Amino acid sequence: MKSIAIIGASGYTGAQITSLIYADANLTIQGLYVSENSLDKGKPLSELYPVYSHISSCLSPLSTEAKELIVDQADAVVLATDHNVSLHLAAWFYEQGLAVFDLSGAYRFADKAQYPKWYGFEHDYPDVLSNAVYGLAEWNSAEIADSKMIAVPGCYPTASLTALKPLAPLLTSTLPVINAVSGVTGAGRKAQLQTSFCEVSLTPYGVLGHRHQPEIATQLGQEVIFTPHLGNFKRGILATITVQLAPGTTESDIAKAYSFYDNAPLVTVKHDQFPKVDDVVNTPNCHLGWKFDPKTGYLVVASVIDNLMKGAASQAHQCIKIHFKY
Ligand SMILES: NC(=O)C1=CN([C@@H]2O[C@H](COP(=O)(O)OP(=O)(O)OC[C@H]3O[C@@H](n4cnc5c(N)ncnc54)[C@H](OP(=O)(O)O)[C@@H]3O)[C@@H](O)[C@H]2O)C=CC1
Ligand SMILES: CC(=O)N[C@@H](CCC(=O)OP(=O)(O)O)C(=O)O
Repeated sequence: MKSIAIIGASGYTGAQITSLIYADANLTIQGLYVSENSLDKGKPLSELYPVYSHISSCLSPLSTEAKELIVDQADAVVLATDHNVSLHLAAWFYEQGLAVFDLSGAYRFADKAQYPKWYGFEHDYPDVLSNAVYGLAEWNSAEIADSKMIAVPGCYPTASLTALKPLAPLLTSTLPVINAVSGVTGAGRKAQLQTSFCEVSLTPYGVLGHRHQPEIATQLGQEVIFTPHLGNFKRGILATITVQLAPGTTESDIAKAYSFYDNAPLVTVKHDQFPKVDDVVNTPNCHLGWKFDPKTGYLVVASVIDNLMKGAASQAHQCIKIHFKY
């Protein structure tokens, strides 16, 4: 039985992973934490999320004493916190010897020069960063098993990379074009004008400048054009990707590339049948559907995930299972 502390447990991804860890007989919850001055400290999680009425744990402030208790009692921490909060907490808990599963982007780039540009901070922990592995579960299980510093991928990168990585040997120099739509939970629980009910209307954002573009490009080994959109629904991501494949590529080459997922129970691949967001909402699954035009050499592949599940919490849970080998 492994004991897990969940920091940022009142947020959307934190509450989601709390429910997954609670239901996992191999894991126990050491504690649920929010910031020291949080308005929610002391409240039961179920007061914020009545859907979790079966979970009686309360939200504790992450004080210095609480951090020491976590080090004494827990085997791992899940950080469901903002990038600049995770940056410091991850390094501290890692240096105390705990396994760290960080849902933020603070440890996803190996190259420290990327952080000022995309995250607005200098990375102060190069030694910890050098041990971080990218937790794309279907692809990096050996690294996830070996390292105690796991950077769980972003939601859009998970949807995009799951679709594109099998195709990497078939790509040309023409950049893959990724158009993706996310539900509003992707922006987190905190109140913001642009995600309030009356303001949300399908629109692109972060055009040619979203931090997930270099995350996808780094992990794919090829530049991409990535355009995220905010949709007026709560959960889920649809990424529709258009990609040119090498001359001479056939449908059977593509089917062979996607057979990578034959032994991956959470990834379903269909030819000429396209998935819907609702097919995967509240599940840990990724569904892919593709169609190829041999005349032009272009493939369209659609990928759907639940941003809070495969895009964050359930992928972190996959990483925990891989790391603790059960
Ligand atoms: N939402 C999504 O779909 C995805 C999110 N992510 C990433 O996961 C992380 C969490 O996202 P999300 O759940 O949406 O965020 P939320 O804004 O919903 O939740 C953030 C949580 O962090 C807590 N928190 C804030 N400051 C601190 C602190 N100093 N110490 C401890 N706890 C703190 C907040 O509580 P309080 O402020 O009350 O202390 C809250 O519980 C982010 O890095 C995000 O980028 C990754 C993939 C998908
Ligand atoms: C709809 C929405 O706002 N989505 C978020 C992405 C959420 C995510 O994956 O988070 P990371 O920041 O951890 O990469 C955004 O575009 O910033």
